[in-house]
Parts: sequence; C-alpha cells; structure tokens
Amino acid sequence: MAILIGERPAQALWRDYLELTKPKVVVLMLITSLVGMFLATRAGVPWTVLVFGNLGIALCAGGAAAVNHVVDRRIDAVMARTHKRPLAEGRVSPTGALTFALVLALLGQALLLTFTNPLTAWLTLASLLGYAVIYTGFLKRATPQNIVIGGLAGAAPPLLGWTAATGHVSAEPLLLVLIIFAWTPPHFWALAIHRKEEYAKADIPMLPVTHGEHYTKVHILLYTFALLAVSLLPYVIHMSGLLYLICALGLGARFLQWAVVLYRGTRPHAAINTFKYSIWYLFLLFIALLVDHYLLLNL
Ligand code: HEM
Ligand SMILES: CC(C)=CCC/C(C)=C/CC/C(C)=C/COP(=O)(O)OP(=O)(O)O
Repeated sequence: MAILIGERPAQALWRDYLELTKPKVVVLMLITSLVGMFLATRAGVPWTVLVFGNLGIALCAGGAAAVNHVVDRRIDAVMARTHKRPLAEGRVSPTGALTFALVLALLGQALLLTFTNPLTAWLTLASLLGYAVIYTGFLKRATPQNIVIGGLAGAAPPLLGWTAATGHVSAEPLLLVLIIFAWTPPHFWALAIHRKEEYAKADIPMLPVTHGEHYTKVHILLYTFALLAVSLLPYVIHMSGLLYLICALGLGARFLQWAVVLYRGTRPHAAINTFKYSIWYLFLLFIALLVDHYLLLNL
C-alpha cells in the first residue's frame, strides 16, 4: 500500500525531484563527458576520476537544470509540453527546488575538487552558471540567438571529461565542444518549429516565432552543413580513424537529409522527427568516437 503524505503518494516526491534534473538530457551529456575522458588518455582513466568525475559533472548539470525549472516555472505552466512539471503544477516549491539545486551543485563541486582538479571544477561551475543564469535568466527571453550562445554550456561536457582526466585544455576536446555547439541549433530549432505556437503563447522569442519557419529551416540546413564539416575534423587532425570518418559521414548525411526534408516541407511530422534524430545522431557519433579510439589503440 502506498504511504500518503497529505494527498500525495510519497513515491511521487522523489520522482518530482528527479524530474527537476532533466535526467535524460544529463545522461546524454554524461556519455559525451565519458567519451571526452576516454579519448584524453592512452592509458586507462583512474576509476575514481571515472566515477566521481562524471558524478560531479552530472550533479552540477542536474543542479543547473533544477534552477531552470524555478526560473521558468511561469512560462512552463503556459506551454503544453511543460505544464505538468513539478514547479509549474506546484508540487515542489521554488525554495525546495533551489535548496535541492544548491545541494546538488555543492556536492558536485566537492566531488570534482576532491577527485579531479580545480580546472574541471571551475569549467563545470562556468557551464552551470552559463545555463542556469546566463541562458535561463537572461538570453532565453532576450534574443532568438539564445540557444546558440547558451548552447556553449551544454556543449562543455566533453571538455570537462578531458580536463578531469588530464588537468589541461587542448585542441581535441575543443573540437568535440565545437561539434555539440554546431549540433545544438538544428537540435533545438527543429523542436521549436514543432512547438512554435506554444513559444509564441509564452512570449519567448525563439527563432521560428521571431523570424518565421522558413528562415529557421534555412538556418537548420546551414548549421547541419556546418555540423557535417566540423564532425570530420577529428579525422582530419588524426584524432580519430577511418571507422569514425565513415560513421560521421553516414550519420551526418542522414541528418542533412532530415534538414532537407524539413526545408522542403514534403513530409508531415518532419520537425519532430528531425529533433528525435538529432538525439540519436549525437549519441551514435560519440559512440563511434569511442569505438574508433579503442580500435586505433589496438592496431
Ligand atoms: C542550449 C542548448 C539546448 C537546448 C536549448 C535544448 C533544448 C531541448 C528541449 C527544449 C528539449 C525538450 C524536448 C521535450 O521536452 O520534448 C530537449 C530534449 C533533449 N535534449 Fe536538448 N537542448 C540543448 C542542449 C542539449 C545537449 C547539450 C544535450 C546532450 C548532450 C541535449 C540532449 C537532449 C535530450 C537527450 C533530450 C530528450 C529528453 C527527453 O526525451 O526527455 N540537449 N532539448
Ligand atoms: C554543468 C553543465 C554541463 C551544465 C549544463 C546544464 C544543462 C542541463 C543544460 C541543458 C540544456 C537544455 C536542456 C536546454 C533547454 O532548456 P530550456 O529551458 O530552453 O528547455 P525547457 O523548456 O525544456 O526547459
């Protein structure tokens, strides 16, 4: 029998707090930080860095996401996609969510400082503030380029993984950041086209609302071209081998195909399908980087 707290089952409470951390987004981020870590070294990554480094990054990202829920609770309540969120429906209070965010962020920072290095802790803190304060608190309501600039925070995890393993920044992880940076606009604007009316209703200046669908589709196409080009650079600088090149070309060509289908407007549901594909794309591209890395090491 479920234990009741007031009118609510106790179990729903932890689920609400988990939802605040945007767990699926954070899991994909963790895959990119793990790949950053593994690609950074020829020798293995120490298990403490692997476990507590990634946990630290995940806790800080989850903390940033919880702040996003607090700041956005009023607009979340207006949009169909987000109106059932814990703060939008009042199941979690802003104070409760902010306390939770603070605990996650402090725990994350403590783990990073203890098991990795100050550089990783600083860069993670910058990403946390970049998303929670600069993107959510300011850019989101200020400019249709919000997600392009704010995308840097979400793109950081491969760099965070790399610095956690090595203690320094270098060109290779910055290339991985660049890949996610170029991926973010097609990822988000495809969804924004699908949800255009909701963003307009919430008065958020997303690109399809301010500049129309056609303009947004052209930009998705351009960024997808740029993404395909940038995704080939790991091969060009001999960071990755032939297996990665083939995967990057195949995955990129498919992304481009979706961007063209979306641009032409010939298929129903093209926008949401492009958004869904973008998630598979990033996941598979980073898996390809990892598999290729270990293949190269064994050759
Ligand atoms: C500023 C940058 C970004 C913006 C504006 C953005 C926007 C969004 C939005 C609005 C959703 C929600 C879709 C929904 O609720 O149906 C979403 C979903 C998702 N995003 Fe992003 N995103 C960004 C960066 C990233 C990054 C860097 C990653 C991972 C590396 C990522 C991974 C995902 C995943 C996995 C989902 C699906 C979540 C689910 O099904 O619940 N996003 N994104
Ligand atoms: C430390 C570190 C790596 C920080 C990164 C933090 C993080 C979780 C970034 C996620 C990016 C994202 C999902 C943006 C969408 O926000 P939105 O407010 O536009 O979307 P929403 O309407 O679904 O809330």
